[in-house]
Amino acid sequence: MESRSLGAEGQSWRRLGEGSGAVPGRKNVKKMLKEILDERKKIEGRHESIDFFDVLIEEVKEDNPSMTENTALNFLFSLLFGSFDSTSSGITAMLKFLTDNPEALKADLNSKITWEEYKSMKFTSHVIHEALRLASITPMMFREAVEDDIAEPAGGASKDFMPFGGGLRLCVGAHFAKLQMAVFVHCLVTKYSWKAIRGGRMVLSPGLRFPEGFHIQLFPKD
Ligand code: HEM
Repeated sequence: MESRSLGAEGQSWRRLGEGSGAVPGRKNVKKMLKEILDERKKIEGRHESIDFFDVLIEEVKEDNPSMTENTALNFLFSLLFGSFDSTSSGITAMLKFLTDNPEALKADLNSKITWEEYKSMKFTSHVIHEALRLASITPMMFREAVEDDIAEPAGGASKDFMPFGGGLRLCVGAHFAKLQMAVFVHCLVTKYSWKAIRGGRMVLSPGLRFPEGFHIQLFPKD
């Protein structure tokens, strides 16, 4: 599916609070990322724990790099921005829906969580998908198809399921976010029961928000 941006890109970043002091603005976050990048560049040779900074530094140092350092910094910024609020909102929404529908917790879960186990957790996967579908974390997309297309949507999206968008610009963190949510809910459900204390009201303004938070009390299982 081909798509084009309707031009809202960047506006929400500015709304992050640049200059307001409430939330670190884009310039401050980029400055911080640049400082980390510069520190990392000073490290000689390869070190044991390699993360995304190291991958980008290696790329920028290539003879024919696919990106400039500034693009790499923008890339790091979008990963930070795209991954922070979205997954935590998704987890909170899932917790709220499970609290309201406790029959979904009767599924038979054992305490193992290996990669194989994760891939076989069909019910947990359905819970995550349904929570994301109902929660509408990013309720609008500033894209439209430039022409009709009858091909299957890429990356697991369909016309009935697009919390991660679809097509060429499908969320790059979709699988990672679902894995995080699965590990969280699996550990929670196998080790604890809980009751809601306060909050849980969900509003869209424009993305999903919990104005009073969602407070729960945990009870360890024997
Ligand atoms: C439940 C969690 C998440 C939801 C609901 C979500 C949703 C979305 C949506 C709707 C888009 C827009 C697609 C479009 O522009 O058409 C998007 C893009 C993006 N997301 Fe996520 N996301 C989540 C988690 C993450 C995580 C964990 C990461 C990073 C590790 C991430 C990184 C990104 C990036 C970099 C883009 C821009 C992709 C591009 O423009 O090519 N997201 N996401």
